[in-house]
Amino acid sequence: MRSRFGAEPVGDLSQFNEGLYLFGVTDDSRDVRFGYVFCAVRGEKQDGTKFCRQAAAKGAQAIAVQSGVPVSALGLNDYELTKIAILRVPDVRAFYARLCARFHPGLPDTMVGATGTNGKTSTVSFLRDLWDLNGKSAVSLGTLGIQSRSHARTNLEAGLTTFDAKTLHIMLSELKTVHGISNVAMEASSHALHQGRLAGLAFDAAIFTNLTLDHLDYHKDMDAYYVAKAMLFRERLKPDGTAIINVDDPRGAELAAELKASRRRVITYSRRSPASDLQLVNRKSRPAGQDLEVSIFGRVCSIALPLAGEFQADNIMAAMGAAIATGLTADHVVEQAAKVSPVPGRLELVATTPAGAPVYVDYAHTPDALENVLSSLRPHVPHTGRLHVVFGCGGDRDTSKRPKMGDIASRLADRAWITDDNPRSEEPTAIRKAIIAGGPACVDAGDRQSALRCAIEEAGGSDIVVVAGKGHEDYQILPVRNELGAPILDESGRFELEKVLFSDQDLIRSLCR
Ligand SMILES: CC(=O)N[C@H]1[C@@H](OP(=O)(O)OP(=O)(O)OC[C@H]2O[C@@H](n3ccc(=O)[nH]c3=O)[C@H](O)[C@@H]2O)O[C@H](CO)[C@@H](O)[C@@H]1O[C@H](C)C(=O)N[C@@H](C)C(=O)N[C@H](CCC(=O)O)C(=O)O
Ligand SMILES: Nc1ncnc2c1ncn2[C@@H]1O[C@H](COP(=O)(O)OP(=O)(O)OP(=O)(O)O)[C@@H](O)[C@H]1O
Ligand SMILES: N[C@H](CCC[C@H](N)C(=O)O)C(=O)O
Ligand SMILES: [Mg+2]
Repeated sequence: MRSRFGAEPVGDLSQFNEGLYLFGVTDDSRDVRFGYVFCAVRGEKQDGTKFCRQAAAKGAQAIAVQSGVPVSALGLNDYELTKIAILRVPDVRAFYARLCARFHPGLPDTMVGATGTNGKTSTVSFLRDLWDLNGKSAVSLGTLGIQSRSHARTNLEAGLTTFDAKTLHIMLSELKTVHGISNVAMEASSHALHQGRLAGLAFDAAIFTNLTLDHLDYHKDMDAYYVAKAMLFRERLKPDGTAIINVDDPRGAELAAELKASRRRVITYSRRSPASDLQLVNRKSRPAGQDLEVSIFGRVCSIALPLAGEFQADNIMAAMGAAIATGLTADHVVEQAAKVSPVPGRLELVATTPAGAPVYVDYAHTPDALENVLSSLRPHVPHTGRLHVVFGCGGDRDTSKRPKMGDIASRLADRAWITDDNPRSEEPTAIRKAIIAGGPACVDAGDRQSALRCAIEEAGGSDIVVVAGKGHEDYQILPVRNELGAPILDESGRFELEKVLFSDQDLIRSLCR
């Protein structure tokens, strides 16, 4: 027997105007309640269509499936098929996100998305501050959770850089209606774009920071990774929205050219190109930050940026471009750029060793970021001193970056201490070996406690220590073990993982006492 709705392909949300009363949406059968739409998503680990029976039992009124999935695959009996609407949609993840937007309405007035391999968190944080300092009620959303300027350290860390569609729309709706937030700057990860988590949103401005090696475990090659990032501009930017693009990056230049050719609004930024709208014309480091001269639409402005790291000059240009695109004047933006807050765990000075070496914590977890952070610190190391780096690579993530990061650390640091960084379900020693395979000068320093101790004890008074890759994270992601110490498997046969409290920053401070 065929479902009452099953034979008809469903275009979009119009189905719901025809007397079908629905009360909520979820993509997790365990969360279904009476009157819900269950969106059956085929994921990396599970196939949501297998859970339709459970969704039906819990009171689903409609089930959305990818078109092409036969009704027989849903495992519903004849009775269920007569009672439940089967909605067949071309892209069930995107459909889900749009439904989330519909069930949780009320978006902040100004929405900006930032994508790129590195710099998203820093850029959205700066943009939030520029808005806030100009009187807007603003938050940033991303790797650090939800943050306002006044509560930079206390807000929730959500676990994903870009929240799942339902969490996102509930938050945006509450931010607008309960908390009166008008401006949101959010990170748009390539995973989220590819998985349609953002399909319920249209951005007023979108930022492209860069595209370098990462996440090939998921995207497979750089072209596919780029296509995922480009979706923010091709599909999620309002027709009259503005793209803010780093044209020093070859993919950024390509994207800017494509958008300009289709008569979209584009603001470019660059360290090198005088043709760009914002150009860094001069930069001088000082102990507490850096002095920048930035040409903004042809007018050179001075900015005393209170933060270290050349890459933060790129990120502040991106944020200034987006602030201007969303209504602030160049003068206001320049004035407030000197007041942006430090970003937790991004080239953050945490302590000084008893011998006198500063210890920085940074979130560089890609080859390009590691290269940037080591090159940024090198000029600050006296010629008698050494640059130490402590880092590892995440387990169950892109393996191709491991030897590359080993090579960079070997070449650009004087001492590279290799340790564990969220091994997840992988063997920590194997990850460390893979890093060292690319950088023979790297030293296997064992677990984080040992590695931090080695670096801090060995660093002399003229040295600098940087602990890269974990930034603000105060945990390690490890397998859950049973009482015999054996890893526990989840229902799809993979290691169940948990976050275990481990704060580099606390350990560094205690070792530096
Ligand atoms: C690989 C990946 O990105 N996976 C994400 C994806 O999960 P998935 O769709 O593959 O889920 P799945 O576990 O296979 O389940 C499939 C479907 O069955 C459903 N299900 C499952 C069990 C059940 O009993 N009933 C049921 O209905 C699930 O709810 C789901 O809808 O969608 C989920 C909801 O949005 C995410 O939580 C999940 O993120 C995982 C945990 C993850 O680690 N993602 C990382 C890689 C990620 O997204 N990282 C980026 C940052 C990247 C950057 O650095 O730029 C991020 O945005 O955080
Ligand atoms: N514009 C940039 N170019 C290159 N490297 C950068 C840039 N901005 C930051 N970095 C490096 O990348 C690290 C992470 O920065 P940030 O957290 O802002 O990036 P992200 O894109 O949000 O990362 P994630 O993908 O984990 O969310 C920094 O600690 C720094 O080492
Ligand atoms: N958002 C990044 C964070 C990586 C941080 C690093 N500590 C790790 O766990 O690999 C990712 O999902 O790749
Ligand atoms: Mg981030």
